[in-house]
Amino acid sequence: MEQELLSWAKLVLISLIVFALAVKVFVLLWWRPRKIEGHFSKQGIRGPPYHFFIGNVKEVVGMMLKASSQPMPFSHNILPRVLSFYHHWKKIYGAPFLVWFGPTVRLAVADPDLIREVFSSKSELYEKNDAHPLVKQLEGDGLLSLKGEKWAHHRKIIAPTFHMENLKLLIPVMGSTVVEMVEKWSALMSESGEVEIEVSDWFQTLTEDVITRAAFGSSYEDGKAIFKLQTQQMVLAADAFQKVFIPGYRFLPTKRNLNSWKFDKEIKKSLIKLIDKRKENSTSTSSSSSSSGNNNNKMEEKSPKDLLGLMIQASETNNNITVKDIVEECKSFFFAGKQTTSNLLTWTTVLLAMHPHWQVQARDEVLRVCGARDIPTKDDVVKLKTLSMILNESLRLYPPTIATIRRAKTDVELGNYKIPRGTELLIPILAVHHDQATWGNDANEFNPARFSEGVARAAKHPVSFIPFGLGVRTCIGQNLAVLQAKLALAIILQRFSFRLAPTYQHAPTVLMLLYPQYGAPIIFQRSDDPDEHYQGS
Ligand code: HEM
Repeated sequence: MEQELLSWAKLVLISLIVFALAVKVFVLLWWRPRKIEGHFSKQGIRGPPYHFFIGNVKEVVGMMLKASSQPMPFSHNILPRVLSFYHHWKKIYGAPFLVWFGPTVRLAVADPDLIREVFSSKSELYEKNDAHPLVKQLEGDGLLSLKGEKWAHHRKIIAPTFHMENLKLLIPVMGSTVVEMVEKWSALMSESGEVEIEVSDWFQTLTEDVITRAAFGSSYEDGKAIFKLQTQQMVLAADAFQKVFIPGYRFLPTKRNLNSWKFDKEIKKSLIKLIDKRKENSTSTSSSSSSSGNNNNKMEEKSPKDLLGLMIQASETNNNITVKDIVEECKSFFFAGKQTTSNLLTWTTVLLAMHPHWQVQARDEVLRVCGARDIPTKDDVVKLKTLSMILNESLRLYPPTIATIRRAKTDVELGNYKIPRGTELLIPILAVHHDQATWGNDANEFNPARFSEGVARAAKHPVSFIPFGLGVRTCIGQNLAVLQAKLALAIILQRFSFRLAPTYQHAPTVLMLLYPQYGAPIIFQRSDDPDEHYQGS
């Protein structure tokens, strides 16, 4: 009898648990979304209807796949292809509108006044959303994703790496790396002085090199080995990202996970070794500099501050900085800086190949300011105004980061709208950059001249141009990215004229970043060296 009662009690308990779970699922996946839809609808905000569990994911994926199924004409009106769901639903529901990523609601906001509130004037009410666990594995637990005090602390430590005065010290070595690259292109040229180059691959190698120098400075070679391990680990995570996502899968001892853990261990081991070596060097340099006077101090002043050095220095006075923090910041750096900058270089090269008139203007300026072969100096770089305008126009039409997300930390008022806590705000940078209301009727045309009076005057609203984000969490690496892009393009323009290869297909697509779906084959033709002519005559 007692046994029977116990079984009954167990059954009742299990039924209660199942019932409670079912209620929770019902509330989370059905009742709450309906309530949120009602809340926004009363304020005139609508969107595609929520579907149980998956929200609008199926429609979003369907639209994106259809849009990217074939290349587009050579036009810069890329919003319908790249952010097809945004383009489609904005036409139907107006702005802002709601879209459901599973049971998570996102409000798509492209109004510059509202964007300013989210990023600047009321930024304390919003936070970064948590990335998908696999994306997090890729981007690391560094500046990109940290929040609160830890983020502020790390940002303060790392910021000096990106001060312009510090970055300028990198110019000679960055320049030589670009020269090495273009010399390899020259070696590949046919007798007629032409070569077809798939630029996106080459630009990735180039930016990787520069990021390695910014991150590891004098420990460049060791740093390269660490980034190589991180790249291998990223390939595993990216591979998992393309498969169906199973929650908790990353904790299982699968072949992929075992390999990833092995890389993790190796990265940590190499970094610890590197940190020890750095500490040893810095003690021996400081003792030798005190015995040999000012000369060494001067040399020390000249070597740029790097991520590793700054993090080690901070860890010596602050126990909160651990080896793991340094590992994660390296990952974040690598992830955030490599492909973004190489994409900027790729799109700008494609744009200059499409618009030879601007290519000629940019080259004339480079030759006037820097001469035909010299690596541009830090003073030259500032004078390359046309190139700056071209880079801005490229970042406007083809921003490598096409969108970003924030989450309301509490119930907030955004403009006149009441936004419940937890709502995610989707800021479609690409749409903001192509909006005719602020950029005028030629918003989809390549016209660098619109930036001739500076960024603030290029559009009707100053918050219409946000390729690097805005406010406290603005891109920390933007100076490095722009400097590197200017330097690389100047050196390329000095040596070559270029055009699209006949095989080029215009197909901007997004996979985390904006990239050319079928690559970017460009034909480079050697320019005559005016100095050589001069010397020969
Ligand atoms: C053309 C090149 C680049 C573009 C378009 C770009 C774009 C962006 C954007 C839009 C954000 C803000 C994201 C948000 O608010 O949610 C951001 C943040 C960030 N970027 Fe960049 N980025 C570029 C290059 C770089 C480079 C070269 C580095 C480092 C080496 C870098 C490191 C970072 C980091 C660490 C953050 C997070 C900052 C924080 O939250 O404090 N980026 N980037």
